[in-house]
Amino acid sequence: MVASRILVTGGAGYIGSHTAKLLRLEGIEPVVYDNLTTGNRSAVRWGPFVQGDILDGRHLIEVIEAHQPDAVIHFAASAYVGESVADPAKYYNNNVRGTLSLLDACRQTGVDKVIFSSSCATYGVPAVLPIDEATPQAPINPYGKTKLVAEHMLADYAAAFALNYVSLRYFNACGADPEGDLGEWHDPETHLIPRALMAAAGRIPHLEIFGEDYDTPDGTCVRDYIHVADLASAHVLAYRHLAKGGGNVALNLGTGRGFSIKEVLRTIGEITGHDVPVVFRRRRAGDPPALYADAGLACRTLGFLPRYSDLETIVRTAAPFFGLEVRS
Ligand SMILES: O=c1ccn([C@@H]2O[C@H](COP(=O)(O)OP(=O)(O)O[C@H]3OC[C@@H](O)[C@H](O)[C@H]3O)[C@@H](O)[C@H]2O)c(=O)[nH]1
Repeated sequence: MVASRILVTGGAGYIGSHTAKLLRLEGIEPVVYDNLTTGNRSAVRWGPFVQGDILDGRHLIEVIEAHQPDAVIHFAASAYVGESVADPAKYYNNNVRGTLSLLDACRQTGVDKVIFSSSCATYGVPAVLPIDEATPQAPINPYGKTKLVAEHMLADYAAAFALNYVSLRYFNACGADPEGDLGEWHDPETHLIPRALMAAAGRIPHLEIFGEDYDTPDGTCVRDYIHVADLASAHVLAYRHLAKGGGNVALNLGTGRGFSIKEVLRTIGEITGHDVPVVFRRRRAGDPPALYADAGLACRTLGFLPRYSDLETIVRTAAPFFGLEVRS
């Protein structure tokens, strides 16, 4: 008997599937709703699966009425920055129209708690570091803009209707399930750590490093890497916050520490025993030099403290999915 049930849109994806696993461990049934365009059916193992699109409002309402979830965790989205520049319509459609369709389905069925996957991409290139939640949100690409519009929609729906929400602004999600049940897979894979591990494993000839001339300590970009298992636990905490009547809030999910690309590659070398072959390329369009969070508000509001987000644990958990052994 499960205490409660949550609809998890995008629950067949990378962060969604890790969260679904943790929900089940916490006694909450995850009902995964995913159209499988980027999600993976084999990652849905901790509760019922319904194949569907968030743009299909009628289907969403049927699924909510059938399963009676207490809340929705909304991961389903398109999430490639570069693609969003080339094909903005896809991003406004899936991320803005899709979220609107979901919020209307919640409103019509009386689901009054929503936890939303937002992004540090909503901040653009911040004037000041670390980034706290009061930092102006000025996204520089359509992906970040669509996430920001969705945050505004949530706030406006919460003001007008009986709806409560937590928006979670992820920094750089990475790592894999510490028990080895789930890994990181994207097709195409564009993210730094998986591509570096692919290069270390010989699956691609080398990692391209986009820019060595940034105004950072070693010239490469600095990011705040947050383990997917920590992100999963923040979603459970956000649900508990709403379930006990906590207020509407947007929270950064990061560690508060930034690491350069070269620091990440050094850790991969140390943990796997394989150097990452690299070639240096020009800067990638739209990459801010450094992004890292002030993570204090999530700690104070939810009691969120990352447990797995040191670089060594990130690499230890991620490497086996690329066929790499890790040193003990
Ligand atoms: O092959 C690669 C990939 C990435 N990188 C660099 O590594 C850093 C991290 O890049 P990633 O692509 O992993 O992640 P980003 O920092 O671009 O995150 C962004 O994309 C994914 C979204 O979900 C995030 O919200 C957004 O901030 C960047 O400086 C990037 O230029 C490389 O040098 N080579």
